[in-house]
Amino acid sequence: MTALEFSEVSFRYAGSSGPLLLDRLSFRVEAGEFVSILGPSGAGKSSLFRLMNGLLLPESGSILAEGVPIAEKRRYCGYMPQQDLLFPWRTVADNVGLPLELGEKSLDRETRRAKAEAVLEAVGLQGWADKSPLSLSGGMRQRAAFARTLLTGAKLLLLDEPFSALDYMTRLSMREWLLERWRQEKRTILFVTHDVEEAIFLSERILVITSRPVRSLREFRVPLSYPRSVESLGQAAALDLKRELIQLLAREMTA
Ligand SMILES: Nc1ncnc2c1ncn2[C@@H]1O[C@H](COP(=O)(O)OP(=O)(O)OP(=O)(O)O)[C@@H](O)[C@H]1O
Repeated sequence: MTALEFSEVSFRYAGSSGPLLLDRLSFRVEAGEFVSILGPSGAGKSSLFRLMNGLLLPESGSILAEGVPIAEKRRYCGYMPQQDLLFPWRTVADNVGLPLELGEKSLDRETRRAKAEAVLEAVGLQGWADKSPLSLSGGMRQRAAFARTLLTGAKLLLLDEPFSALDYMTRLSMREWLLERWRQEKRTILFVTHDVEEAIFLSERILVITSRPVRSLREFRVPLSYPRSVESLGQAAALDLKRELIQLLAREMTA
């Protein structure tokens, strides 16, 4: 099944007078896929996410989720930003359970608590439910933020550079952790990153924004099987892809 389909989508900021950012852009993502979006700064990655979660509307064209206009699919996308946005005055469990409080049918406190504890255990944060987010390390905070995104119930997870603020070693372990969660959750993941190696490590497919306005996305299949480890990145096919992607992005930056 196709999870997400952009068909001939055009979009511009600043009403009808600004330049087009997207010009009849079409692409699709299949259910359960892990796809990364790469592109230079300002290419339009975050704007694509804002169109998917309804914060922006296309000028023309359609965005479908499972064949239905995405605007009619409530809570289809779960967005996880770069900053974890955990509230320091709430416990970890109350942060994670927030989507259940804000959801259509607000659940009672005990049910919310039970669901928050279950998801915290799933992300390896059992025992941290009653702590303040301030007592968590950077990687643990991102795991809590991911747990909160899971509790939105969204089938399509939009992860916007979720590891970019973490130190290198934590980033490496979070990548493996995310792949394991993806394997278990079987949800579709769209992952925005500036980091070519991160995109190769995580994804089945990489979509690169190369033109302005964006008319198409260059597609690359990652020639690595799962499970992946740091050693996977040393394989010749991965190194070739890395070189090709870096050359492509470097050309874009100087274009
Ligand atoms: N609210 C806005 N009003 C007008 N222009 C905007 C607005 N938000 C973004 N833009 C412009 O749209 C273009 C794409 O921005 P976007 O944030 O989607 O890029 P990005 O690829 O996510 O960048 P980065 O990697 O730096 O986060 C940029 O030229 C940006 O200046």
